[in-house]
Amino acid sequence: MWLPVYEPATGKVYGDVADGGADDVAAAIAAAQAAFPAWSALPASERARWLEKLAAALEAKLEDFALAEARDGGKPITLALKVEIPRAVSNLRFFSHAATQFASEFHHGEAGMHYTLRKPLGVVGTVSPWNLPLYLFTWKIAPALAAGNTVVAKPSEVTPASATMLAQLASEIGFPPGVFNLVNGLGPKVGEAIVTAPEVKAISFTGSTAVGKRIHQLASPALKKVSLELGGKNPTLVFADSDWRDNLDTLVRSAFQNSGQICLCGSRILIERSIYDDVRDALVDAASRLPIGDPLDAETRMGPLVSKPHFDKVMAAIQRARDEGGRVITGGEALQHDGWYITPTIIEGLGPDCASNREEIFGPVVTLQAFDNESEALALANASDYGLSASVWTRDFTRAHRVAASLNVGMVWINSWLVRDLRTPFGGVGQSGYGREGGMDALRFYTEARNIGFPA
Ligand SMILES: NC(=O)C1=CN([C@@H]2O[C@H](COP(=O)(O)OP(=O)(O)OC[C@H]3O[C@@H](n4cnc5c(N)ncnc54)[C@H](O)[C@@H]3O)[C@@H](O)[C@H]2O)C=CC1
Ligand SMILES: O=C(O)/C=C/C=C(\O)C(=O)O
Repeated sequence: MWLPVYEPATGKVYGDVADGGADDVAAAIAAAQAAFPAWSALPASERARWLEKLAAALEAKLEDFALAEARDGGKPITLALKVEIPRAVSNLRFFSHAATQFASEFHHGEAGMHYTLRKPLGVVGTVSPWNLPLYLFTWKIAPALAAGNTVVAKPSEVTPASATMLAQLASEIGFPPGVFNLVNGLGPKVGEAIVTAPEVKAISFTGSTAVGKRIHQLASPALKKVSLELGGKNPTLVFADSDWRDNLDTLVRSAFQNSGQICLCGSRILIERSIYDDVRDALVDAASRLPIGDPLDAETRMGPLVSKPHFDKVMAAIQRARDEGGRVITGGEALQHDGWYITPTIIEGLGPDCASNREEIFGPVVTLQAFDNESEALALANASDYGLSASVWTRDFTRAHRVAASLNVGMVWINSWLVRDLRTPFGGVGQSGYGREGGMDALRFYTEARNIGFPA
């Protein structure tokens, strides 16, 4: 059976994808179990070699993958070419190197000598979303494989192309059979079958908070390891002493990159009152001039939303903001176009308690709020059940670090946004999930520690 795949720029079906089921998951798990002893027994340098080989093969086909990503998800081809596919290559390459740097810890003291082995878990499952398809897919499978696990991975049924192409590429370069398995299909069928299978020892998920909670519940009877990277309602704090004019482009990107469909986008912009009008006007001007249109045009900065249901959800959120008393000062409209386009939308006049400032919209929609001082800025920023990320804009570095330490989030950028060092812990708190991806945190997640002690 097959599921239709839509092209967001046209709103039309342009392909199909396997509508997998429990049998496919069972077959993938059996293959992964059979492959585990040999894969986990390989020297780390050999696993690293395979990941590097896959990275190089992907890099050689960068244009093909970028085109697939742009058509499947409606993202600007330039973003796919310059950021997302290169990052997928980096994910594979980074964890190829990391595999060889993952040393055992050793402790020597009054209590004797201890060393800690890090054993791969066995078969692990990954479930990833549609917003950054290959970027997040590889962000999960690379550390899992590097640590010696075999993987059953499910990409989003909304954007299955790039992950499916990667699985084909792995097969073409002779990746050991059964090590990296992909099952396409729907979340409640394929995703849940992976999460509940007793043979699957850990689950790494990125997506909505609702599905994250469901996975948490399904995995808990077996006490599986789970990492949940969920939604966000991230604040952008702009202080009066910041170089906001020079950084306008980054502020706009942090709001609207990938049509706001990145969990790290700053969807609540908090502005010190003395500069509020100036910043608002500059943001409105810049947002209204963002080139929006065909994702395959190299000049396009904003494409359509990913799907009709998501488009409807975002349009309903804009209407809700109006109903709550918000003023839409730019955007708020669907483009008269076949695809699912919404103009970059800025809303003001809403307080911290309304749904528009509480619930993730995950689209090209931001709200503006004014603050009078640092403590009010912090109170507004922390008025959220989510706690993923924030950005702080000020020239006063003492304040920047003080504010960063007081924000209830997993990640803060100072005078920047989405600047990534793959060694750093990535994840959030509260409704944004738990667990950390990236660097050694990811390798620790995909392994079990075994401590061995003896008298000195
Ligand atoms: N990274 C993020 O923060 C993301 C947040 N979202 C949020 O989620 C909302 C809904 O978007 P969706 O694509 O529908 O996200 P979703 O959370 O439903 O889907 C993410 C992945 O989970 C799978 N899935 C769905 N139900 C499942 C289940 N019961 N068990 C196991 N796997 C399951 C999906 O097939 C997909 O691969 C968006 O409007 C947005 O607010 C969506 C994608 C990414
Ligand atoms: O790892 C990154 O750089 C970004 C990750 C983004 C997400 O996880 C997301 O948007 O869901």
